[in-house]
Amino acid sequence: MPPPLAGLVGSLGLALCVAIIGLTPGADLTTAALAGIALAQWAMRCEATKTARALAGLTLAALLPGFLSYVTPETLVTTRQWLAGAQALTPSASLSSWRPPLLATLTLMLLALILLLRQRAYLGAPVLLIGAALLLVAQLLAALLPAPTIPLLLVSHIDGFALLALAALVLAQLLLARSWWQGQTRLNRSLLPAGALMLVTLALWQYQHRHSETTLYDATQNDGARLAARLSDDIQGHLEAMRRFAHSWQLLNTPPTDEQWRSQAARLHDGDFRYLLNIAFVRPDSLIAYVYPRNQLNRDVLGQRLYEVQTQSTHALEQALAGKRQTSTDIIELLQGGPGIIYYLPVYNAAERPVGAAAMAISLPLLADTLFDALDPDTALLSWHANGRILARFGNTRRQGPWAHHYRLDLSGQMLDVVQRPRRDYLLAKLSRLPAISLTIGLMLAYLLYMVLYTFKRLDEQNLAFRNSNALLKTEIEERRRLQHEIEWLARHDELTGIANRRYFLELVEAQRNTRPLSLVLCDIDYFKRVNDQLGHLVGDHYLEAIAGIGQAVMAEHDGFFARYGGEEFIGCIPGAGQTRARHVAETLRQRVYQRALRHADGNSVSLSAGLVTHTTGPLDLPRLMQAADEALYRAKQQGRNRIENADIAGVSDV
Ligand SMILES: Nc1nc2c(ncn2[C@@H]2O[C@H](COP(=O)(O)OP(=O)(O)OP(=O)(O)O)[C@@H](O)[C@H]2O)c(=O)[nH]1
Repeated sequence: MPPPLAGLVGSLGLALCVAIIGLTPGADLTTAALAGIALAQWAMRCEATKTARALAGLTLAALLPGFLSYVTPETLVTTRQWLAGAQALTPSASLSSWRPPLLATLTLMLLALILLLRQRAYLGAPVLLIGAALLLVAQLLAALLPAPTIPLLLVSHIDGFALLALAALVLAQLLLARSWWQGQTRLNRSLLPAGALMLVTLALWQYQHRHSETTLYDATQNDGARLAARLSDDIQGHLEAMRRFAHSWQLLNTPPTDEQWRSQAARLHDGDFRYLLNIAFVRPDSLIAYVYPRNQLNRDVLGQRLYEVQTQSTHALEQALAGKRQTSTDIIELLQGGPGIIYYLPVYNAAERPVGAAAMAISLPLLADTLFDALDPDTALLSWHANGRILARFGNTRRQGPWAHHYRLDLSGQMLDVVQRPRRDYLLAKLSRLPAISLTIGLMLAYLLYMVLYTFKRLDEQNLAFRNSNALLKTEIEERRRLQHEIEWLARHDELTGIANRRYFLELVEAQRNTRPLSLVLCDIDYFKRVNDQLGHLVGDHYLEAIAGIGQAVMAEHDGFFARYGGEEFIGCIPGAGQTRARHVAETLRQRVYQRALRHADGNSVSLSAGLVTHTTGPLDLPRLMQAADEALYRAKQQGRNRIENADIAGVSDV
């Protein structure tokens, strides 16, 4: 997509996002954070960088406490404390209303960070964006996939419009990023492993998240089941005691007196079984003869005939009074008020004749109170049901969790339904923070991995560029050295013939300043102008080269050196050679040139003339020697050319 079009789509996306946020009913922190990021992105697009960063920073700061509440261990900051903090701001706030779901919080925080980093690739903005995109996909999947088997306590995604708005923000950020990061090949290679790590982290989080919630679900369910079992055992134990109590009258062989009844029942009642409304002795005619404890409630029932006042219990009582077995009523309305169950146990004399029945009235609200006494009302809401009617209820009804555990309580034949609803805050306090912590650590590791790879690749590229420039520098140095060498060579040599020039020759002679004898041979090609005129300068150049080569070879044979003195003039130096040897050398040179068959236009061989000077004693006076050699050369020319003349000056000898 070309950049202007991408910009347009990005702007439209942002506008759409702001509009959607505006439509979201009930503004909360999620809505505020979405609006903050949308505005920050907008500001970034308008290149109002400072505003964008300020908005992103504010959003990040607003999301931070919520995020910390997900990852801080309960031992450091309790759920109650987080809740108290939230309620200090909004009294009606609950943890869920106060903080966005974890994945949404992380996505929004990553988007804010990207804007704070001003999209800079070397600060890790691309990997944060990939993280935000993956988190968004996870939320979309969670919203689209079928619901899990148990309702989750921590839903991982925000709902409806907010989720759409979040998707628009991530998309807009991706479009904005395209133009910033286009052409950065090293990005892809660093992003891939970091993205893969994030993917694994998200999958692991998903597993841990479900697992920890299921574990907590099972734990609360088991707690409830244990409670129900304990209660059933309690009732059972009590009935056992009652049986023994009823049996004890048989041993006495007489029906109990009021006093006896009271003292025995007190022992039974005042122990653990406070949920017994009373323990009564019912005569065969259903009259309540004694009752313990004799409090206000029970005093009113004393002397009443159950067959008359409590017809619901008649059937069970008749059976107990007539037969030999223990009976119990259904859940009935007790005479003292409230739902309850009455257990009847026959009392016999020694002849096994029924003399009455022991009645044990269990008040269900009292039983529930006894049980709930040991419980914290903030952990769960417990309710007892029978025949569709709520018999007792315990606990705080506010902020209930998503789970309801159902149990059947066996009250020795009477079944009671118990429903336990753990409270959300209690569950949140119990819920493991490990999934959120490992998700955060995974994302941070992916970020670090990206930074390491990216920095490594950057260094690698810089290193390569450095090596390239180094190689370039080396080539340049080589070239400069070669040029320097060439300049130096050109400063000392004749370019055409390749032999030493006058300057170098003088340097070489200077080096031989103390050598005696020292001979100089100044040569000039005869009629060279004709060569140029008649055969052309190219041929002239070629002849000069050839003669230079001959001169250098001859001089080298005699440990001397040869140079072009200027134009068609050459000069040789033979250190240690006296006049005779020098003349011999000069003759050799003249002959070789002549014999070389360098022809004039008329077919005659090109020749040279030379002036020879030999210095034997005294300090070296080079100008004087040169002058003498030149004069000798002049004479050679005068005397017919193709010949050698000796100089005739003082200090020159024929040694
Ligand atoms: N081709 C060519 N000619 C050169 C070069 N340097 C000098 N010359 C020529 O050498 C010639 C020298 O000529 P002259 O000094 O008149 O002497 P000449 O013709 O050699 O006659 P004599 O010296 O009297 O024998 C000139 O024509 C110069 O142009 C060169 O590098 N290449």
